[in-house]
Amino acid sequence: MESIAPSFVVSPGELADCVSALRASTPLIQCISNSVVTNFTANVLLAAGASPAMADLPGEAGDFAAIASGTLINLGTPYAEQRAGALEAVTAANAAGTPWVLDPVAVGSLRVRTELAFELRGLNPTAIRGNASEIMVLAESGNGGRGVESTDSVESAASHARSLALLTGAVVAVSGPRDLVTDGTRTVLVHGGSSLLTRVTGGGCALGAICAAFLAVHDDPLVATVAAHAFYSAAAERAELLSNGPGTFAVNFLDALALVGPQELKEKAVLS
Ligand SMILES: Nc1ncnc2c1ncn2[C@@H]1O[C@H](COP(=O)(O)OP(=O)(O)O)[C@@H](O)[C@H]1O
Ligand SMILES: Cc1ncsc1CCOP(=O)(O)O
Ligand SMILES: [Mg+2]
Repeated sequence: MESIAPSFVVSPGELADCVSALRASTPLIQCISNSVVTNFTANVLLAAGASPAMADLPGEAGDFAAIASGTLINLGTPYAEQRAGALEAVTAANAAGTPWVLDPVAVGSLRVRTELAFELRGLNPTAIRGNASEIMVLAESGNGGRGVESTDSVESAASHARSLALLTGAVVAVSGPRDLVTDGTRTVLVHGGSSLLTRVTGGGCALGAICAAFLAVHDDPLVATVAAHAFYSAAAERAELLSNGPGTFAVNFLDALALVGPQELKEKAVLS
């Protein structure tokens, strides 16, 4: 197992500024996401202070990407119409300068999404977010996880995440017990969070939407993506303290996303 060498620190003030900017501007976030997690994802964005819209139909997905503050492309259940909508949205997002996030859910042995994920990899995503197994597949260094779950560690994905970032120009984020965020040159680790996020479906998918929301309010995609992870992690910690299990955690997590403010992020986020 490789040890991760963080090479950059985002200042607590920058993290706090990202949260303030999010709350001040209520970014409009287009989600082209899977049928399992759309409702949870919309609730997570609303609780955090963003405005979600699940606009994935060809014929309108591109128009929406042009006016959105940020777009999420999540490949969890990529039926044919949604695949066309995703490509339309990405083309329009790139033309309009809308930041977009690729979450290549369960990429690897599932052929349809894997082919699409590699096509999207080459279309200038602003950020790529996934678990370690997903990131390793996109970096052409792994066979994939077990369904939507990772079978690889964040540590083993670290060097591949940096290579993927350099190859694509995207910020690459790997989630797990600690999260790694890299642009290929600067690498940041975000500690904390809650393992209960893995016991509620959409814990990773909604994080992709939060990344899109933070990318909409900060010019440096690395700082924005780190802020998204630190914010999400702080909310998860707050929620875990109040919860008896996955059910109460899901409810408490929404409350916590609304309650975590700039000052809390400054004090609680542990980065190295
Ligand atoms: N053992 C853990 N302890 C704390 N947080 C965790 C743990 N495992 C995952 N997380 C958090 O859960 C969220 C989803 O991560 P993950 O389960 O890796 O994504 P995915 O659902 O895409 O596989 C992230 O915010 C991550 O930091
Ligand atoms: C269970 C499932 N099946 C297809 S997409 C999906 C949701 C995956 O959510 P997450 O990646 O956030 O765990
Ligand atoms: Mg996932």
